[in-house]
Amino acid sequence: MAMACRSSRSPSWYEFSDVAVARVPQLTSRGRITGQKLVGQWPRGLGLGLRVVGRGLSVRRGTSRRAIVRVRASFELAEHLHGLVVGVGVGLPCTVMECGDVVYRSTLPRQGFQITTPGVALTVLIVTYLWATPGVAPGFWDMFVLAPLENLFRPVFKKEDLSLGKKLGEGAFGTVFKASLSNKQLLKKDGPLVVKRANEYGAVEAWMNERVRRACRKSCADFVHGFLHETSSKGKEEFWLLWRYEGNATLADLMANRDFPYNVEELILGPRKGEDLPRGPERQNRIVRSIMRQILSALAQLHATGIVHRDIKPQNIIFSEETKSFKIIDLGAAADLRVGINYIPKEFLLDPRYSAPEQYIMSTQTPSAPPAIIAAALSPVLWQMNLPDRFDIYSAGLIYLQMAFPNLRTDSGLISFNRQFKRRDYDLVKWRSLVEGKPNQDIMQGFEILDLDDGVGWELVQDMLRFKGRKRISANAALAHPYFERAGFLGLSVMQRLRLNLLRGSQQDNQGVYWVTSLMAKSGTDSVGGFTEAQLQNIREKEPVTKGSVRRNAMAQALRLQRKAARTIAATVDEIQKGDVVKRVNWWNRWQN
Ligand SMILES: Nc1ncnc2c1ncn2[C@@H]1O[C@H](COP(=O)(O)OP(=O)(O)OP(=O)(O)O)[C@@H](O)[C@H]1O
Repeated sequence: MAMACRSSRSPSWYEFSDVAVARVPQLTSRGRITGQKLVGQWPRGLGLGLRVVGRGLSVRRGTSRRAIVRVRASFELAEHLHGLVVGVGVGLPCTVMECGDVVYRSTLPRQGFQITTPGVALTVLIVTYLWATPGVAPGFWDMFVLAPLENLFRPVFKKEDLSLGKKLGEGAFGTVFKASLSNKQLLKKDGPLVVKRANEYGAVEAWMNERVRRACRKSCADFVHGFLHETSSKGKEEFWLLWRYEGNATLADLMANRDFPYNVEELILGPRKGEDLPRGPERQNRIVRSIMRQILSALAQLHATGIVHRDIKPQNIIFSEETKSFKIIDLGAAADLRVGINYIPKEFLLDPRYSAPEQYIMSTQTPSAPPAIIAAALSPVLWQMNLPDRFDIYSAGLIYLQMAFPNLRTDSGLISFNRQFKRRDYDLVKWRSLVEGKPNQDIMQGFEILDLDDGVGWELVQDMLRFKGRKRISANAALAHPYFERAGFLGLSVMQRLRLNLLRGSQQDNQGVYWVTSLMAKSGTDSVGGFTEAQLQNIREKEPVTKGSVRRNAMAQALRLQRKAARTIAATVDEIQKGDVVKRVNWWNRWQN
C-alpha cells in the first residue's frame, strides 16, 4: 500500500501520492470522474470517500484500507475494460467515443482525425467503384440535382409554338420535320429546329437526349425539349421532340457522293484548304482518320455516361454546320445502363446491316433492370461483366471499312461483305485473302488506305471488328491507338512503334490464351484429363493463326527492305555498266520509288 500523508489544505483528507499514479490521469481524461469525485460504475460506498487530486488520489480520513485497495483494483479493471472496448470499437456511444461527462466534456482532450492504411484503401476502393463506368456517383448527382434543376429553369413548349416545315425523314417510330418557332421568346438563340413526332419510344428518346445534354452535349445533336401531345383525331398520344437543326447532310449522304471523302474535307476545312497533299490514299486516309476520331470521341463520351446507342450507322451521324464536326442523332434505340432505361434483356432493336454478331448488348441471362437506385448502384458490376459499349464499336468499325472501300458503301455491298465475313468466322484476315484473290479498283484502294503507316489502320479495324465483344477495343482505347497519332517524317516514332508492338503482343497473347483454354476446356477424358489422339491430330491439322505478330511483321519489313535494296543496287549497276554518271540524287530517288 502506498504511503499517505495528511493533506495540508483539508486536514480530514489523506493524500496517496503514488496510488495508481499511472492510471489516474488517464482515467480522468476519459471522463470517469466528475469534479474531484469518482462516480459512475464505482460502488457508491467506495466513491464517497475518494477524490483525485493532480496525479494522486486523496482518501478521506476514516476510509478503510480495504476500500482503497478495492478502488485501486477497480481502476485497473476499468482500464482494461476500457482498452478492450475502445480497441474493438464496440460499446455504448459514450464509451466508444470517449465523450465524457456532459458537464466536463469541454475539458477532455480532443481526439485527432487518424488516417490508417486500411481506411485509405477502403476509401480508394469505394471512390473507384462510385466513379467507375457508368458512374454511380455522377449518376446520383445527375438524377437528384441536375435533372430537377434543369426542369425548373427550361422553357416549356406546346405544339402551337412550332410551325412544321419540310419532312426530313420517316422511320418506323416517327416522322421528322424541319420546323421554326412561332413564339420567338421561348429560346434565346434563334434558328431552325427539327421536330420528331414519335409514336413509340418518344419518352425514352427524350430521356436519353436530356441525359446527353447534361453529360456530353457536344457528342449528339443539340436537344431542346420533349413534350407529350394528345392528338385530337384519335385520342392517341404523340411525343414531340425538338432539336436544333444541325445541317442537311448525314455521313450516309456524304458517303453516297462520288467525291467522298474529299467532300468532307471541304466541309471541315473549307474549299481548297486540304490541298497540301495531292489526291490519293494518304490524303483520303487523313480525312477518314479525322472522321473516325470524331465518331469515336462522341461514342467514348456516350459510353462514359452509361449510354449504348445500339444504332450507330452513317444515317445517324450528322454533320453539324455550326461546330464543323460530326454528331450522333437518333437515340431512340439507345439503352441507359446506368439506370436500366430502355434495357430489356431479350429484346433488341437493331439495323442488321450494322449490328454486331452478338445482337444483344448484355448477356440474355442478365435480369431486367431493378428500380433505378438499385440499378445505378449495381451498374459498374454489370458494365464490367458485359462490356455493352463494344456493340457500338463493331458498328463504327463497319463504318470505317465503308469509308475505306468504296464498294462497301452501298447496301448491297455491305450486305455481301457481312455474308462473306460471317462465313469466314468474322476473321478479317481470311476475308482479306478472299477479296485479294480477285482484286478490283475499290478493293485495292481500301487496302492501300488501311496499309499506310505500317498498317496501323488495318490493325485498328481488326480490333474493332472482333467477333467477341470482350475482345473488341473500347472507344477510348481506339482513340489512344497509334492510328490516331500523326505519323512524322520518318513514319511512326519509336514510342509509337513500341506501343503498337505492345498492342499487337497483348492481342496475340489473348488469342493464345483463348485458344489454349478453349482446347483445354473441351479436351481430355473425365478420369485422367489431357488430349485424346484424335484431338492431338486435330490440333496438328489446325491452320496457324495468320494474323500479324511482332516477329512476322519484323520479318515482312526486313524482306521488303531487302527487295528494295536489291532493286536499287541492280538499277544503279545497270546505269554504271551503261556508262552513265550516277548522281547521288538519282540514287536517292530510286531508293524512294
Ligand atoms: N438535329 C438534326 N438536324 C438536322 N437534321 C436532322 C436532325 N435530326 C434528324 N435529322 C434528319 O432527320 C432524319 C431522321 O432522323 P432520325 O433518324 O432521328 O429519325 P427516325 O424516325 O428515327 O428515322 P430512322 O428510323 O430512319 O432512323 C435524319 O436522317 C436527318 O436527316
